[in-house]
Amino acid sequence: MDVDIGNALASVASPGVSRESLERLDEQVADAHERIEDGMADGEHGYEALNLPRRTDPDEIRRTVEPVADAEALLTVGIGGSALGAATITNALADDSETEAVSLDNIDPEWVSNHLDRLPLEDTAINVVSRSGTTAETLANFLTVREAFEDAGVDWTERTIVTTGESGPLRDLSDRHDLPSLKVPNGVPGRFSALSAVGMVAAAVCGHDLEALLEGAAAEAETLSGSLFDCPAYAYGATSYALDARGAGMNAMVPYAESLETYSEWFAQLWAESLGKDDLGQTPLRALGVTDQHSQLQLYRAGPRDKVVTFVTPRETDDRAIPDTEVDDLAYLGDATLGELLDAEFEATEASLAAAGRPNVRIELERVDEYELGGLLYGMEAACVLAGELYGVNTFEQPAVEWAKKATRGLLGGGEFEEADAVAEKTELRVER
Ligand SMILES: O=P(O)(O)OC[C@H]1O[C@H](O)[C@H](O)[C@@H](O)[C@@H]1O
Repeated sequence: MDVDIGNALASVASPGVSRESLERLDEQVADAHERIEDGMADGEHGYEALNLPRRTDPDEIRRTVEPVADAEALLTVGIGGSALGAATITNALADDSETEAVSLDNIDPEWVSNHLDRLPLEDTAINVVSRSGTTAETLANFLTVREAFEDAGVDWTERTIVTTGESGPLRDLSDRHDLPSLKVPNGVPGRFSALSAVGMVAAAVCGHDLEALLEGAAAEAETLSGSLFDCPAYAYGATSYALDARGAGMNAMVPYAESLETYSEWFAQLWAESLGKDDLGQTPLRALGVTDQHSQLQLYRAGPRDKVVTFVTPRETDDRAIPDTEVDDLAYLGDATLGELLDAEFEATEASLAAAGRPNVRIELERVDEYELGGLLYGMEAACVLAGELYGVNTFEQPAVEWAKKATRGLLGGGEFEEADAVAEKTELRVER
């Protein structure tokens, strides 16, 4: 990926960061990079994720999914970091696959039932993913899916691939039924695991090029260096951090490609869960170009000066001509293609924010394919790790989320958790009809 931070400079935007401030910040980037390199070399928790392009074995993943390769549908059962990487990859590349990929990451009963009633279960693969193997939503959905397969007379054990940690309830279940399984690599938190089996099993079932995903990521890894001016990922992480310190406490991720809509969800988890600690962190917002030009852009351009907008734009896309019309005022459209209109709208929106002095950053990809996607996922992970070093937070933990997980289990009688007591202590001020 290439990153253009010109519209985040103080000469353009407020809040903005001056070139001099970036040069001073670059000294901290150099220190942070040393820390990151050491962490990677030692395989430390979290930093190990940045080694995945060299560690993930595509052959092992392909071999494991062999029984369900090219299924008509794929049901990924997981949540958070155990679902969003797979969904980002399969949704971005959906046009190149015959397999319909569905991510069962919510437990809304109507929604779950609709999918199970609709999908051809006899030709559906189940990809169940949980690092801990204990996440209530994932296990509840898996049990539900299993039963639906049994009710339809389909042997779920023939159609299930498990990806989980070395031990835990899901590992036990997998062993008991002798299911094909893969391991979530040690030291890799869920939201940093898209380039391991966690995200790649889905890619493999859908027939995507695993090597290209990893090569794209490896090429991005090659750019990691001691200066933000030489490394797109660090340029992004450092600029976001600097803008946040100057008041841009929100970061709106706006891809100009429908296929990247889920990528914004993945980014939101990465940024929020990694950096939202110790009263620090930048709030990720999700939007989509051009759709949200006609809803959120008003706020981004004229609301509080508390945001940076991040555009993601592929340079090349498939295109489609806009047909001529008999109406003179619309003749200009007939001379263009949908792709040209999309590009023009992107450039106009970017310029409109800059003209209003609103900071924005452009991330360019060649196109949306495996190689570029691998680079984007890796690049944003590295950006996040760098930002975590600059904030001085523990990027790789998520105690606030764990708190609610424990409270839920306590409420359901899944163990003694004092967190559950807080539910009964809720303050009420009801206004009833
Ligand atoms: O992979 P699992 O252990 O099932 O966890 C799934 C998700 O659970 C929690 O919400 C964590 O905060 C996420 O970081 C994690 O990705």
